[in-house]
Amino acid sequence: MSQIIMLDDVSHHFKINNQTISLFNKLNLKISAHHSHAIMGPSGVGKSSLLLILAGLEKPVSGKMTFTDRDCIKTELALRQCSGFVFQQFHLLPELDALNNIALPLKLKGDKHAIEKALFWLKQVGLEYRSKHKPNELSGGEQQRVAIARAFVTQPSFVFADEPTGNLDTQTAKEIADLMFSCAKINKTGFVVVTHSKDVCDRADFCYEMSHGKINKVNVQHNLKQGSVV
Ligand SMILES: Nc1ncnc2c1ncn2[C@@H]1O[C@H](COP(=O)(O)OP(=O)(O)OP(=O)(O)O)[C@@H](O)[C@H]1O
Repeated sequence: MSQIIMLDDVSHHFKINNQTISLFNKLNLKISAHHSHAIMGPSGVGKSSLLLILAGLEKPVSGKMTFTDRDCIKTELALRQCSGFVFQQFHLLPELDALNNIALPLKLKGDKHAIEKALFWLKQVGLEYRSKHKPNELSGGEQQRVAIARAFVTQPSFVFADEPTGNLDTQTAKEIADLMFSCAKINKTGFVVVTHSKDVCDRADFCYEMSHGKINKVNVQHNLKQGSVV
């Protein structure tokens, strides 16, 4: 497999004043590009913190995260440069219209075809007729569509999503989940989603449940036969 994120004996906690908040202990996990992975678990168990570690945005207190590309170890920066992100609160720039929000990561990389590519992705998420609209002129579901287009426009190896359907009604959540999983599948993007939704979990190739500082693979009927927990 070409690109892999590995967690080896990763433990994490936060110290606030004199109190230690323990999240997980000696956790092992393998995330491969080209597959979708859902992480579930009760509130406060450390799902978002785990996502940040997997994405190379936060260092674990102990253990290690390794990103390899065709068996070569790469830096966390290299991982971040080939990753896209989707958040519960969308995090679009309010002063930019939909098209320019999508084009932004490409413009920051100096891509001369940023607008052209953003337009393609605006169409992919079904919003070509809203290109000039700013985030406050879009519904929550439409804003999330723009955020998904922004995450995929750079053709990333991985997209990390933190509760992407958490702020949406049931029908819109279903449509957004459909869109994310189909974008990931069509573009062969590794997709890692933290969710409270069983529906989202059921669509992933691999689903994991976090509890009491551990992570376990959940068997979902359609899931691939080989597990990723190592
Ligand atoms: N930067 C931080 N500093 C201190 N404590 C933190 C920090 N980030 C997270 N925590 C604490 O770690 C615990 C786990 O947080 P995290 O957001 O990872 O959980 P979660 O499982 O994603 O929760 P939820 O499902 O409610 O979003 C929480 O108690 C939180 O307050």
